[in-house]
Amino acid sequence: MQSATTLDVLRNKVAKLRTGGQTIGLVPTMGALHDGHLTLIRRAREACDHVVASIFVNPTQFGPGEDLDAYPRQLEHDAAMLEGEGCALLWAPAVEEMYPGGPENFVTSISISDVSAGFCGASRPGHFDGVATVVCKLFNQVQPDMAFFGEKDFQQLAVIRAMARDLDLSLPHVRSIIGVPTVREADGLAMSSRNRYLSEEHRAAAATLPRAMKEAIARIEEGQETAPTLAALEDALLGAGFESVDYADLADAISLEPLDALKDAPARLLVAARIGNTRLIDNMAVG
Ligand SMILES: Nc1ncnc2c1ncn2[C@@H]1O[C@H](COP(=O)(O)OP(=O)(O)OP(=O)(O)O)[C@@H](O)[C@H]1O
Ligand SMILES: CC(C)(CO)[C@@H](O)C(=O)[O-]
Ligand code: BAL
Repeated sequence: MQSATTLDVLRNKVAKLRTGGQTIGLVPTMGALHDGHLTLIRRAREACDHVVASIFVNPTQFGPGEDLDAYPRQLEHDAAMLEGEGCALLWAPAVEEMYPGGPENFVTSISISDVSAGFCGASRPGHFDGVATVVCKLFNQVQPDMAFFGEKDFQQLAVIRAMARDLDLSLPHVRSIIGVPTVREADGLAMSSRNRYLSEEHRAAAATLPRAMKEAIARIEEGQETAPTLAALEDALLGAGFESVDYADLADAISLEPLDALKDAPARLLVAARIGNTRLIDNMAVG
């Protein structure tokens, strides 16, 4: 596997991979890789001639007091995992390469309304501006034919699709942004780099999240009222040792408009909740 830490080297290596019209799939990550990430790499390999993975812990998507400094960094280990999956090129810029002069002196930011307003956008103000801006930069830097994102970060996927559509980003078509279903641990917990923050006790309790979500979905699908069902879901999480629930809501799966009941369109249950110092998110299809 090749690697690049500067934009000049990246562009040069990407141009060589493209020789003869070969296609490139981009998998953006923040590293601390797990099987969820590797599933994105495998999916990209199936769809494209070459895979470029990025590892960049993007400071601008972390709010004050969030875990930017604590976020796990294990570049060598990650590189070996990517190589094992047949990734062609690792793009791992330093903060200074991505934001020359420092992120605080950066004057351009992409802000997406509506789809980024609720859920994680409400509990992490500014988060999706940081995500959209860095993903737009990654798209411009790599100019991939397709890009792969996990449904685990369902709102992020919707935000990136809206940005690519509205700004005519260089990807051939909005359908070039591929959402990959959430990869889960044996007990149902969605894989996440942040799961490693969990103590043994909190890790065991965390499995309540997907279990309680499935129970709530079954009730909503049976026709029980949404509001009390979601209130019971919150109670189940708090009873299992979660400290707080940022949101537990039903939404239209495309627009992410909140729903108070199931309609004909596809719907999604989205939850974010805190256990110990860790904020976990999950989402599942409803109906
Ligand atoms: N369990 C998973 N299944 C499928 N895709 C995933 C999973 N976890 C992460 N991804 C996807 O991998 C990409 C990179 O995510 P990231 O590096 O932030 O990992 P993460 O595990 O989501 O970390 P965090 O704990 O910060 O949320 C994103 O598109 C994300 O949606
Ligand atoms: C898409 C992303 C790599 C942008 O920093 C990040 O938000 C993530 O890892 O999901
Ligand atoms: N996986 C989403 C990136 C973040 O939480 O900052």
